[in-house]
Amino acid sequence: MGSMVPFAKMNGLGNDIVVIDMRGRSDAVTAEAAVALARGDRTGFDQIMAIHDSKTQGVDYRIDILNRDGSRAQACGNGTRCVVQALAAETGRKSFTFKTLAGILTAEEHADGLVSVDMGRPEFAWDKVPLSEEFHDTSRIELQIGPIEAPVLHSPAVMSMGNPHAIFWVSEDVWSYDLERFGPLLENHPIFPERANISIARVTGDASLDLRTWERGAGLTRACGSGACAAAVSAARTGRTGRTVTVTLPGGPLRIEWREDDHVIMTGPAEWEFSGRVDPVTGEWQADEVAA
Ligand SMILES: N[C@@H](CCC[C@H](N)C(=O)O)C(=O)O
Repeated sequence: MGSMVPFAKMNGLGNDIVVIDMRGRSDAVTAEAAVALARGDRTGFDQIMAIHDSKTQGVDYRIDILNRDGSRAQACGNGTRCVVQALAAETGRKSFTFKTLAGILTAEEHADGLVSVDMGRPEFAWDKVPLSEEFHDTSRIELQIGPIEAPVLHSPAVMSMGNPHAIFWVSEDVWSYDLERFGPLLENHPIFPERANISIARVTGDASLDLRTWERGAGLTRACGSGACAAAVSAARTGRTGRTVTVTLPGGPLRIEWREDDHVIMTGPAEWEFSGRVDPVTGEWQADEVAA
């Protein structure tokens, strides 16, 4: 076993997150370690959030995000809330800035324990999503699944929330779609050269949505924070709702506000489960002993 670093198994609305402390090290969590850790019965996760020292002036930490298949992601809303809660417990501080592949994010823990993350600005341009061919209007692109004359899902909104998202708006219960079957086909559709997170969304009120997501590199999850942001932005952009909504995911609700300055603010909970130490090269791990 190589050198071990601390980790915390956490979740954000049931989105399974492993926060790994890589501060003081110059290497990175390997894809092999991620895949090995994902197989563990207690450490099975959707995303790893590896906290690194920041080399950027004015930024507290850099976060490296890995999916359970070992691929890297630019953004993870639920995981960022977990990182904030872990750092707030350690340092006593309430607000933080992070560098991610999606840019610099700010986040804060509130007195009630909920955490808000400024997820940045959505990008609608086809080459920023990215798509493999030009679409002038990304609020509804030509893409469908199922028979041509009676598609099961069609015309998704697409955007980047730092990471690529496709939102299929439906009028029936979001649970009536076999997302486990359609998710992998759509995630890997040639229109998405970097693959995509695939969501099914339904408007349930003036300021409320239901959402299920098949995540790129992770599969079906109980919550996708950046997916909730993308759905809220798409709903407001197309006049389905106003700019502040509650998005109900299988794991529970998130509050999303698309502010007038174009930034998307996500607010929700994070929960610690257990801690341990992990080898970031091999993924071998052990839980901390808990005093009786
Ligand atoms: N769980 C997420 C999104 C994680 C990243 C995604 N699977 C990707 O590869 O883009 C969230 O809460 O935002």
